[in-house]
Amino acid sequence: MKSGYVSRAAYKLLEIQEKHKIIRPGSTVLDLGCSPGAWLQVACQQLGPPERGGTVLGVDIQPVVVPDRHCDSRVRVMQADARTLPPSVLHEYAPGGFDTVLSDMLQFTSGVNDVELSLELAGTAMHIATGYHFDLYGEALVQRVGFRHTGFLRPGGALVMKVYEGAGTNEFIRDMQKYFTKVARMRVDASRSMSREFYAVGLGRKPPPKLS
Ligand SMILES: C[S@@+](CC[C@H](N)C(=O)[O-])C[C@H]1O[C@@H](n2cnc3c(N)ncnc32)[C@H](O)[C@@H]1O
Repeated sequence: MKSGYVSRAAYKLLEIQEKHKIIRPGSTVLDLGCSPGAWLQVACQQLGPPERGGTVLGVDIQPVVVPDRHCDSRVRVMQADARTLPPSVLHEYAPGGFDTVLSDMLQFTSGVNDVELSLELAGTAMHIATGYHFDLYGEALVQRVGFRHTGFLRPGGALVMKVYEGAGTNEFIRDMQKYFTKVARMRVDASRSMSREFYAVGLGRKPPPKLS
């Protein structure tokens, strides 16, 4: 693309960043569903100069390469299904947790189960970020990863997830309020106008509970 971004998805994250300042210079960022890499490019730009530190880990179920040579030293990518990503892998990459977790994950949209699929993937991102497990998918997630955890998002951190509007989305947003001091739904101009897609934004993660 003329802009240098690998896809127009970049403009969605730029809009969210402009409004909510979810990535700060020096942040540690997790980008779920990162291929082909436009959000990796935007996230990397927001880290500021290299001396500020900051890194981005991108995960995608499809093969993925770092899209921008300028970001080579600060962006790592991994091919994996986020739904079965072992917590130990995230712990190894970011032992102190992440400041920002992004999820633009989407499965093939047939139009039939879009809402359900988007909630499964957003639920996965919520689980990774906060340890959240909700009725429909939560127990399955706990079974897959083998144990409960309190999440990899640091207190005060931000979470952004793509969600399709439909049955269950209000409940999902309501659940987010238990974990974040501020929750917003954001439709971005860069989405197709007929799309039911929006981004659920959680700001200021509340301190995680102690695991018993
Ligand atoms: C809309 S694209 C993301 C675009 C990306 N944000 C960018 O800026 O280039 C959605 C991505 O989610 C990935 N995805 C879907 N299900 C996934 C899963 N279970 N685990 C990891 N990635 C997944 C797809 O492979 C696809 O690359």
